[in-house]
Amino acid sequence: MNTLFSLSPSSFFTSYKPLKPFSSQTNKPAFHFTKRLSINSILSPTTHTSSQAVDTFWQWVFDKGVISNKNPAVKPGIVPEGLGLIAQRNISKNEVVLEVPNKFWINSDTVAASEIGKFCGGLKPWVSIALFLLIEKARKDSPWRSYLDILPDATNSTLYWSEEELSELQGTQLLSTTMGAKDYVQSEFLKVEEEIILPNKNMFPSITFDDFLWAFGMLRSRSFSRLRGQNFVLIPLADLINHSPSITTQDSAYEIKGAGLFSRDLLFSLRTPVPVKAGEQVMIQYDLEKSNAELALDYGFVESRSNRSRYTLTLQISESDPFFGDKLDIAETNGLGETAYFDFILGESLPPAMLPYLRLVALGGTDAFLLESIFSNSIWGHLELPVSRANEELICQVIRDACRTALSGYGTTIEEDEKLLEGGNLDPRLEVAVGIRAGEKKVLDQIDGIFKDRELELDMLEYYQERRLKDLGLVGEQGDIIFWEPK
Ligand SMILES: C[S@@+](CC[C@H](N)C(=O)[O-])C[C@H]1O[C@@H](n2cnc3c(N)ncnc32)[C@H](O)[C@@H]1O
Repeated sequence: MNTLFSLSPSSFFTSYKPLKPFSSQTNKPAFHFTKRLSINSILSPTTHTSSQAVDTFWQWVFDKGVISNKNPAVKPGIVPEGLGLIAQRNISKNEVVLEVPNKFWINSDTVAASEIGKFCGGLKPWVSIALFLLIEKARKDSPWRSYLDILPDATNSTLYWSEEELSELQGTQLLSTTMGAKDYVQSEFLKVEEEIILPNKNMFPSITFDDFLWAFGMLRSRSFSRLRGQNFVLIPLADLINHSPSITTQDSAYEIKGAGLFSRDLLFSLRTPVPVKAGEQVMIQYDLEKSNAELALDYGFVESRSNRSRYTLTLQISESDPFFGDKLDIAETNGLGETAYFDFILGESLPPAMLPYLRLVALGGTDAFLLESIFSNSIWGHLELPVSRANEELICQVIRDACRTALSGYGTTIEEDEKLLEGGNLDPRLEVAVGIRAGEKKVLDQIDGIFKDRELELDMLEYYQERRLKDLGLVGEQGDIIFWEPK
């Protein structure tokens, strides 16, 4: 029966291929490129955090007119998060701290207007921007030089972790998601290499998978949540804004607006969501909706807030189920499918559609009459309540088994992780790994606890047949069944 259900990692990027288990991976891509030095290793001495590189960038911002304000509210500076934006005076809540016109944005239009534009027409926006970044990085005289020189060689995103660092994520969904993301980047790289880079060697420098992965990681960490997909854009200077976990306002700190009544230009406008004193860092909330796994993959940090800890349960109607077709129809009529993903959030109750879906998947034996067409309009309502003891017991057993199996895949216990976190002073990547694995295990424990409690209540629950008899007036006050003799 276990085959009806599966607990598996889900992908945050819907376009990823099915995720591969970590055991089949090595830290080297599964293909071999030449031994050419990567663009990063040739061109990026780690000067990006030197104050000299920051000064040069700031001078470029002024010389090019990236910001028009002669007394800007913020200035780039070196901070614990790498580079950041430092208030030059006291700034009040919701005050605009900088505005960047679209001629300084890097997006698909920038690529289209560049010398590689004619090769990049059909590419996904992020792929074309990644190529653009790498090409400009290879050009000594790039007009974007000052900006490219302040980009870090890596962040703490799990995309950049070594195999040893990744081993700290043993058993986690984040590990599978990270490997899935790398697979995805690898397949996009192989495609673009074959179709664009190699046939146009004179236009493109030698680009390795590591270069491409670097660019992907930069784009994910530096793009604003609402400006992804087709609108993918990098906004120099604004992309120096760091995230503060203590800012929890839902209001967006940025907007795109017209540059003026008679102008077709656009401005990216960034506000501070909280008052900031001169000399302090202006920060924003990147995205309240992201899980810790998403924060770790995109940016390389996690938060301690419990609702960032999530676990995704994947449930499936098995194709070998004798009632597969009927069950699939019912699932689809109710907005679900053959496979359904349910995100559990630490400290919160079960996702609403999960129990009906589980009961549907487990439906069989003497309960199968509910799948008959006569019930088609009311079946979901019936599934929202316990169907039968056997059905309810089965879903408890299967979920609890799945939780225990998942829990046994981690290399550490919650207590061991918490001790490490309490000890403090962890390497930032280890801190991410420990936070993620502790969070996932707590969610699994919570799910297991919910179904354990349910198991204890099985004899007290009211099931379909009982409800039906009650509806027909055939059950007395004390739950006794009323019989009567026809006169
Ligand atoms: C949009 S960039 C911000 C600029 C970046 N600090 C830099 O040096 O270029 C996002 C990256 O900044 C870092 N970052 C931002 N907020 C952070 C935080 N609260 N804790 C740790 N790192 C943070 C992470 O490396 C993240 O991937």
